[in-house]
Amino acid sequence: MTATGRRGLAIVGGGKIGEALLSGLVRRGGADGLLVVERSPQRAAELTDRYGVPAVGLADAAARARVLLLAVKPQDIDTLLGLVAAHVDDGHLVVSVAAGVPTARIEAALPPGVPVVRVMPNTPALVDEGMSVLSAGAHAGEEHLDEAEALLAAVGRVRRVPESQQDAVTALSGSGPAYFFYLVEAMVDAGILLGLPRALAADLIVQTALGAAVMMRDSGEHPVQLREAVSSPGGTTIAAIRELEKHGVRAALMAAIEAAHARSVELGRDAT
Ligand SMILES: NC(=O)C1=CN([C@@H]2O[C@H](COP(=O)(O)OP(=O)(O)OC[C@H]3O[C@@H](n4cnc5c(N)ncnc54)[C@H](OP(=O)(O)O)[C@@H]3O)[C@@H](O)[C@H]2O)C=CC1
Ligand SMILES: O=C(O)[C@@H]1CCC=N1
Repeated sequence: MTATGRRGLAIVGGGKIGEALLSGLVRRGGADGLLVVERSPQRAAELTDRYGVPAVGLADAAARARVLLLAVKPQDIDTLLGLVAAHVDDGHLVVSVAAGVPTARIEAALPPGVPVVRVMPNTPALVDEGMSVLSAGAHAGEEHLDEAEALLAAVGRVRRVPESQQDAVTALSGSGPAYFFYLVEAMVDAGILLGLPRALAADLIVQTALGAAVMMRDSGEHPVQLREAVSSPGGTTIAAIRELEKHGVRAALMAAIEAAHARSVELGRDAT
């Protein structure tokens, strides 16, 4: 098929994030113009059954789709690029969500001039509350960023940053949902420790997390102001905050996010 005959998007790698993005795109516009490429036939069939999106081979996907969204693990990206290279040209747009992998590494593996956009999405895309952050490669212009942004806006908010900030973005919003899940898990355990039934503790904490998140997004107030409003003088909240400070939770979060950043940089270097 000629470049002008291509339309839509093929997601290459239908794992956790590939499915999150696929599900949002189908919710927004249906399955028309979408394709999926998965190396596991069983997983491919599962995605086709669930979303009505045809599973095809890589060559077929590149012939039919204008945008190829690569959603394989960073450890698999070089092998995949080796396969993709034979099928893409500068009429395609290649979007990569692989953590750490620089656009220069992708461009070097593809024919000259192929536009590449690097994106760091996150799994809340599954519920249309994703945060996706885009950076252009050397051959990608505003029109390519606009095209990638239009796709990702289907599943949440989108921001653009210089590529030099992508490893930090990965450590914050890419991995970020896991930190919140971990905190909720620990808080539910605390409810169990205090004798509450697990289901009740989970209900209380999940709704509290949601309410706190909406306040942070919509109130226009700084998290410190919001926390101060909960902390009554001589009360329960400040007793808890003192323990969090004593146990170094703030420093632990900083160290954790620094470790995620370091791992993103490391994944970007080569197949590690
Ligand atoms: N999970 C997340 O929250 C986020 C992930 N990312 C990035 O997204 C990428 C995917 O992560 P994630 O979804 O968690 O990983 P998964 O392992 O769940 O998904 C990757 C999928 O790609 C398949 N795959 C590997 N090679 C090929 C190939 N050559 N052709 C077709 N399919 C292939 C894998 O198959 P198999 O199972 O056989 O290996 C797997 O199903 C990573 O680069 C990650 O950094 C970015 C943001 C958030
Ligand atoms: O854990 C990971 O490596 C991927 C990238 C960001 C979220 N998940």
